[in-house]
Amino acid sequence: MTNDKTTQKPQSGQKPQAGKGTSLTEQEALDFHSRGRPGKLEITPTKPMATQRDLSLAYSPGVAVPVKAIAEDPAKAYDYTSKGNMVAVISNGTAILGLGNLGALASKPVMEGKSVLFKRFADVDSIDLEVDTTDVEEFINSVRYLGPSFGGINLEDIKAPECFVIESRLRELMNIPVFHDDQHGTAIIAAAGMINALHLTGRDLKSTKMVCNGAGAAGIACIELVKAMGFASENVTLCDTKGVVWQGRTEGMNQWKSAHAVKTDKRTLAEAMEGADIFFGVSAKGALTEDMVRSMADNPIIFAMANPDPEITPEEVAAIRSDAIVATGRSDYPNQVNNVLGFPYIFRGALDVRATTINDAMKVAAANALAELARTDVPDDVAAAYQGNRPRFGPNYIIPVPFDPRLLSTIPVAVAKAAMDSGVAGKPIEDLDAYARSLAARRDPIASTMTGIYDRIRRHTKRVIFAEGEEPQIIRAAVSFTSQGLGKAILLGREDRIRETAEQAGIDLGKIGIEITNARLSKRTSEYADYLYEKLQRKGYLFRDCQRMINNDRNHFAACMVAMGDADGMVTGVTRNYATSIEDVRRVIDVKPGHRMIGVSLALCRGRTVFIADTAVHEQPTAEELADIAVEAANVARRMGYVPRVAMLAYSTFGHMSGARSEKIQEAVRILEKRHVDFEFDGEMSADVALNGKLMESYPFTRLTGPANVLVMPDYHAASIAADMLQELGGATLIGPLLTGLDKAVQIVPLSAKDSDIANMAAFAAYAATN
Ligand SMILES: NC(=O)C1=CN([C@@H]2O[C@H](COP(=O)(O)OP(=O)(O)OC[C@H]3O[C@@H](n4cnc5c(N)ncnc54)[C@H](OP(=O)(O)O)[C@@H]3O)[C@@H](O)[C@H]2O)C=CC1
Ligand SMILES: CC(=O)C(=O)O
Ligand SMILES: [Mg+2]
Repeated sequence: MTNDKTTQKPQSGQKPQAGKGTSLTEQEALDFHSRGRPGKLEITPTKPMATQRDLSLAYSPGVAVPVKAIAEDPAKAYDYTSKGNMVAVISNGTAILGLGNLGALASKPVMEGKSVLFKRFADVDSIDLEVDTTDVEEFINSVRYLGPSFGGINLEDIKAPECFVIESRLRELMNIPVFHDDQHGTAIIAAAGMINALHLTGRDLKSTKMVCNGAGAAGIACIELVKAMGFASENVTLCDTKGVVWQGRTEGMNQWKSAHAVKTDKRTLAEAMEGADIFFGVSAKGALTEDMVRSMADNPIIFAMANPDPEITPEEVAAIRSDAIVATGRSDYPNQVNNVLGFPYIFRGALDVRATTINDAMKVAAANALAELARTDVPDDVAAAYQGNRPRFGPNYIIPVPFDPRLLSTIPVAVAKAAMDSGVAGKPIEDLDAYARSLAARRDPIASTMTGIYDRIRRHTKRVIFAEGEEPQIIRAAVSFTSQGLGKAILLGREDRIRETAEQAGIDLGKIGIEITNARLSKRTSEYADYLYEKLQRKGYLFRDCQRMINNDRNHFAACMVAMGDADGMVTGVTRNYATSIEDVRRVIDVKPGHRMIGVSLALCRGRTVFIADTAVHEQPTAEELADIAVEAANVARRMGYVPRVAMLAYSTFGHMSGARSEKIQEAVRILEKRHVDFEFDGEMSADVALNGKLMESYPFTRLTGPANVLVMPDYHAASIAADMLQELGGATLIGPLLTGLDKAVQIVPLSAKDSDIANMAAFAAYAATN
């Protein structure tokens, strides 16, 4: 295979990951959806509903006032209701992913998922509506009157050719954006990837030959867009289940396919693929064969976008030729062409300028902005979210990844600008730079941070010992850890007990490849005893005591494995209280020189993440210890991609209402000043001032440049109470406490930890071991 035309080609050794990232069982997928409140969505009020007065304002009589205002001026609906930030995701389930027509009800998990992605990625509120009809007129009539409720309509998974009629009629009938995402979203993202792939392979789009397999919603929209971008019609061959869409064909045709029929003798996909430069697959699993890939031109561009399984996998392509640029719709391979890169941000921009439609100019602007983003150097703060693995423009990175936080501050701006320039913006934005900044402020890096952590430990496999291997939740966690590809799990315990428990839970440990160890099986027991004796002989322990600890105690054994390099990390905690587990571990593992061991909890609440310290170790820290805690917690925040802003919390603020306990916090602040630490900190201050930028304005002298994201609590009580209350009352997701400052990677879970919490903590242990 020659590479003459290649300006860059995939490096050997950069083979695509074998879809390890999201290997999950069907049961896991079902459990995920049924856990807690069934489904993925709930609705929460944005105003207090606590008092009679609240009710009077929210409902009758107060509500009559905005009613009259909107009746007089419809634009006021954007000021007084949720309309302006609300998108409906609407389907009849006739083309669910690549699964086909499984009906409106069965499409609900996808539509709920899409609503959640709107919220997660672009803070767009969204609700799914499944319309139970395959009749085009009935469908149109069900949707056309819903305009007042929404700022936009995302049509989804409606099969072709009905989707074309439905979308164009609804666009005429409604004065808000109506956007069939499988058509235009897919086309925009694929076009963005294609722009960059053409660039990398040095091709001119006017002479490039493309085959698009799939002549449905996505296929037709893709080729319309590439032709609009300059592809010659005769160079684009469309195929469907009947083969090539050729001029004169009658079987399985419709007017949308006819518009793209080509004059050719070729009849099959295999014939069309000979010498093709680009393959776009929006058809079904396995539709592209190895022979077809073999017959393509040098440096072929293969976008196998069928979901959930692509037309051909990147491994299959890599086995045949090394000069291909490959993209799929899946998140577990490089180059994910998935419309999640588009729809949240396209609607964000459209909603923010109150666009009446999403027109071609806005689509092209989105495609160009996406392509440009992938070519733009990843800045430091974004690289931090990838744990230092800075993606670089090239064959394995032609399109931004969905967790790139810059998407939110760039794509909506391009879309909003295009809407304004093309005259469809109901409320133009005067200062687009300020708009970009306000979008950036909406993003929280936690998801990209977690993705980065998972990516890193998948690439650098670490061995984690699960010290309490006989417990069912631990076995499930170890299985989940392994099957997610997060590392190698070792279960510590009696082999027969572990196997019995696993069998009862229906888990085949052999198949998953989990190692079992214990003092009887291990050949290293006496070395562990020697090691422990060396550490404890001057602390009142006899050699016998150390032997007994190694033979009988799982925490000591596991910690020795980590200390002596037989495991990289350890997780424990479900059978012993936190303090006891820490004592066990500390007998074996020291604190890292120059550090202090503390616990940091992450609270994820309403799109914000705060780090709370110390939630595990120091009951009544001194001022000096509080300063150390601030340093350790700031380090944790920084390692996770945040720029730390540390608030030293108290009940008082900058001496107001101060007492003896606040003075200790003031002293801690002075100690930090003397140490010239390299992060923002201030205090003492109350939690509301620390977290609320408006309240902080009353203290213009503060060194914090924005609301704090690291909260150093005055003591363990306060830290633990605050974290628990955030979880129970504030609906926060709590992660941790993460133990930090130890010389080896150990995590201790609470007694009540569930399998998923334990697997996450094992991932943090593995991650610490990679640093
Ligand atoms: N990665 C992404 O972001 C996206 C991916 N997709 C994927 O694209 C695919 C199509 O979706 P959509 O356009 O909405 O569905 P439609 O039902 O509208 O269209 C499907 C098209 O694929 C054709 N087709 C199906 N199986 C084959 C096959 N084995 N060989 C050739 N052609 C085939 C059909 O042919 P015929 O006309 O003869 O029936 C039809 O033209 C799905 O797998 C979907 O998951 C869609 C949107 C986004
Ligand atoms: C991603 C998507 O919308 C689809 O596969 O249908
Ligand atoms: Mg879809």
